[in-house]
Amino acid sequence: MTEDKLLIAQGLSKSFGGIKAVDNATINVHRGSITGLIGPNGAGKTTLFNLLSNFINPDRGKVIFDNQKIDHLSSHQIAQRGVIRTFQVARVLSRLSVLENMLLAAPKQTGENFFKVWLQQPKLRQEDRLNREKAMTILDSVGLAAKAYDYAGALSGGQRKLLEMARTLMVDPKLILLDEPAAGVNPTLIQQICQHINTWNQQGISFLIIEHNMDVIMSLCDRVWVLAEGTNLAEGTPTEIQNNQEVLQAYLGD
Ligand SMILES: Nc1ncnc2c1ncn2[C@@H]1O[C@H](COP(=O)(O)OP(=O)(O)OP(=O)(O)O)[C@@H](O)[C@H]1O
Repeated sequence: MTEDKLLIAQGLSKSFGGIKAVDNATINVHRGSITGLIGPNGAGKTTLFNLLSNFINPDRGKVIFDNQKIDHLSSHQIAQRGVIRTFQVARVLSRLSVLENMLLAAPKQTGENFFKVWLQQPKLRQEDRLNREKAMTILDSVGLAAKAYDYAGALSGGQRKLLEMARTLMVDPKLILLDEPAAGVNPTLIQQICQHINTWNQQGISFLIIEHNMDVIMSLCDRVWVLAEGTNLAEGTPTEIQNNQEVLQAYLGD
């Protein structure tokens, strides 16, 4: 693993009324790594994801991605730079097909401007064909090609998570933020999801993963960051974290 830092978040804070959800938190993700983010319920992990992807604005702190400051950018602009996230409860559009869900994420879509569309029909058809090919290749790689024309709402919870992950690949991400990829997923599918994450990682995509399933964290991650009550508690290899008494105490409570 290279020591090159792909993501650096420093001193991030966010309060909701009197609740300090994230309090001066710092996290780094090395390029090429699979980094874990763990902590007890309510530790601020999802809020930290929201801050990194600017789904909510931080009160304080800075985020640098690929050597450039991104904390002033919109979540859409951050996604364009290559940081894509998933959600704890997969956000797929149930009334659209699996393939349509994939195509919605495609980056190259010649605007909605009527005249532009009218003038550029051949280009548009070519764009559409390439996006469909790409979507089908990705669906095939995760075993969802046979369901491409089914409603996404007909998928199991685990398959929806897989679809949400597969969809991130439509934009050629550099860093994927996964919010609890194993939650509510059956053990067989968890294994498959882990294999896909490893494959995508070998293809050059870095990951930051929130997960309560410690087997997943232990088997996937190079490094693990621990949050408790919104702030940094520990950072180390999975084995170091597993043997850290402070971490154990934070999970068990005093
Ligand atoms: N929009 C919000 N408004 C008010 N409080 C919030 C909001 N979002 C999060 N919180 C609070 O901030 C704290 C951190 O929540 P967050 O969801 O980030 O924790 P978490 O570590 O992701 O928890 P879990 O593991 O249970 O998903 C909690 O006390 C939560 O209730």
